[in-house]
Amino acid sequence: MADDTSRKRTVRGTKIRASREQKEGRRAKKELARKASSAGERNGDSPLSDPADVVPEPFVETDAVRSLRDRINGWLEADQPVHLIGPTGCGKTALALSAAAERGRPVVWLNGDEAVDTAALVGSHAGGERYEEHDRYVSGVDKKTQIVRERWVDNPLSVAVQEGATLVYNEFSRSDPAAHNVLLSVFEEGVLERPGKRGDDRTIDVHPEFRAIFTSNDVEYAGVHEQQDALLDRFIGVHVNYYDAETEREIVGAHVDLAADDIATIVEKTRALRDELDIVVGTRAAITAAKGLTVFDGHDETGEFDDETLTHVFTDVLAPKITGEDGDDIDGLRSQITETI
Ligand SMILES: Nc1ncnc2c1ncn2[C@@H]1O[C@H](COP(=O)(O)OP(=O)(O)OP(=O)(O)O)[C@@H](O)[C@H]1O
Repeated sequence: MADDTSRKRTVRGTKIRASREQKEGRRAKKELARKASSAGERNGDSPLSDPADVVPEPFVETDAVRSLRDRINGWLEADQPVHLIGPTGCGKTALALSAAAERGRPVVWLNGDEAVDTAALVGSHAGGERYEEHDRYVSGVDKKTQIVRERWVDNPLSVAVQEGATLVYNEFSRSDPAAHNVLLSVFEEGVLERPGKRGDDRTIDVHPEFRAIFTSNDVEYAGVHEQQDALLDRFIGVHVNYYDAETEREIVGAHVDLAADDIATIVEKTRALRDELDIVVGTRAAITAAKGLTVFDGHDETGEFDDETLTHVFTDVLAPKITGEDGDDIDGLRSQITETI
């Protein structure tokens, strides 16, 4: 038995080194996971991810996509927070994640909504840990001291500034502007205050590699909450719109398994509907319609999609955006789609 063990050790010498490296890798990953899980999770916010894990799948890179991403990464390199503003479903989130991954730093994801307050950004106390200390230095005397240690749980922003991560704050304009007061000193003075935290580390220095990308829907940006001017003043605003037709064809083609001609038709119809309808017709709508058309098929004798199937599919895809209680609005939508197609 003993011989076996020693022989194994000798033989596996180089492997042990390799496995040590692996262990270090695992330790680093564990540390990431520990930090991620110690940060309070809301709404599926994932506090710390490996940059390679956040690249959207599939992700198409055309000249248009690359040029926008280079612009974002250029501003991040110049140490400026970037705010991506654009219509629903144009590709802001995918672009922000791709830009964040490109930096090669850990990525912290945060979803904006009404429930986001200061604590959701910087952390809060999560109860206390109680334990007893026994002091037996004097013989025959057992002195018990009860100690209550407060447990502080960091949240996405405080994790990101400490780790030098790239914060991707999606739908930032949905959150209450008051929650964003803590961001001012982050960008202005390079410090994050954790209100509620006691002790010397209530204020933490922002890691020099910390960067932030915000996304907002252009309609909501104007309408939901007016974010404070002092903060917006420190952002770079990159207004994005729908991609060019070629890029949209590539994007749709990356998501569904359809012939190039079919994809070209779907993108052409999507773009026509975008121009004609009052509702937002994003790239996501084109992808969803294409997914439907792979199932419903509906090719006519010339091998093209027949107009009836296209109309049905686009009506179903766009119907959720119709809010009218009677059937008029949906009928109106259907007839507008029929005309356009
Ligand atoms: N470069 C790309 N490659 C592949 N797919 C993409 C690309 N850009 C966008 N998409 C796809 O297009 C759809 C819309 O993109 P995304 O969710 O990023 O838009 P958004 O502007 O953030 O939308 P919303 O305002 O609704 O959050 C998604 O299905 C996404 O996967």
